[in-house]
Amino acid sequence: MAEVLLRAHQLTRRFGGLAAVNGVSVQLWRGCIHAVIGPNGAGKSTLTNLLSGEMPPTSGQVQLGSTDVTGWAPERIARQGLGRSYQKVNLFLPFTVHENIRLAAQSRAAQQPWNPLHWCADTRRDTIKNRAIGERVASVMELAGLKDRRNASAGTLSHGEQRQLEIAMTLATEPQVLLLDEPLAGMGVAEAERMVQLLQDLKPAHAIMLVEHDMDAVFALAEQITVMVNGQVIAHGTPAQVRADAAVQTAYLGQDH
Ligand SMILES: Nc1ncnc2c1ncn2[C@@H]1O[C@H](COP(=O)(O)OP(=O)(O)OP(=O)(O)O)[C@@H](O)[C@H]1O
Repeated sequence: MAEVLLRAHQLTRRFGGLAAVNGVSVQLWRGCIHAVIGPNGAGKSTLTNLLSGEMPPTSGQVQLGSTDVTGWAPERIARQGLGRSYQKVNLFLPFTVHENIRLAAQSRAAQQPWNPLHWCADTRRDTIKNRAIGERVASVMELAGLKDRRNASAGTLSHGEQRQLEIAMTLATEPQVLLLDEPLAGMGVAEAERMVQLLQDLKPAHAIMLVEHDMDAVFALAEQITVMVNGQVIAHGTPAQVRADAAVQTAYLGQDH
């Protein structure tokens, strides 16, 4: 049986009288892409924010591995192994691909005061640390398909490459759980195909939650789909189960899927 890396139990988030997320439970498994779909305003981004700690829930729990991280700050949750990308591209545009990924990797290294390297002499520690960071940056750059763009500044990349870079920066922090908010948004066909392949490559080692409007990609990639409408889960299951669900047909997918 695959390993559950993240469990959210009965999460609710209210904004005044509006329950943007209302009693939502999800489980993310290693080796599994779990898509969360729903119309605009369904609560998908709010759910992502609750899982990553950007926003505390009004009620409910989030458990990462065996640790209850409910109410933790986002940096602390990130250190515990959760990485996320955002709907809007979030890069240091004048810096190169390599520099952007390296900064992300260094931020991770700086957050490990318990690392035994801290007990080494300064120069030796820096050499070992720099080598480890360099190796991590190289492997992430390769995995994200950006090796050939190493020295290009982020501002000169295509939109698709910028999204690949964002995911590479997230990977540089060595997450086990990835929350990806519309990674395919605004992409052309070739770029979308590259991103779909990247997500397939990342799947075996990670638990991935994918918030995405591109239904072809969702139904091709996801093992599990949760459908939200007005803050609530109206259906959950495999792509085939969700496609056949009458409530989903009425509320969201229409006749095409
Ligand atoms: N900070 C906030 N303050 C007040 N209301 C909010 C806040 N954030 C979200 N909402 C409301 O919560 C509801 C859910 O919004 P959310 O952005 O989570 O939906 P979504 O499914 O991600 O939509 P989209 O697909 O358009 O990104 C919406 O009605 C939105 O207006």
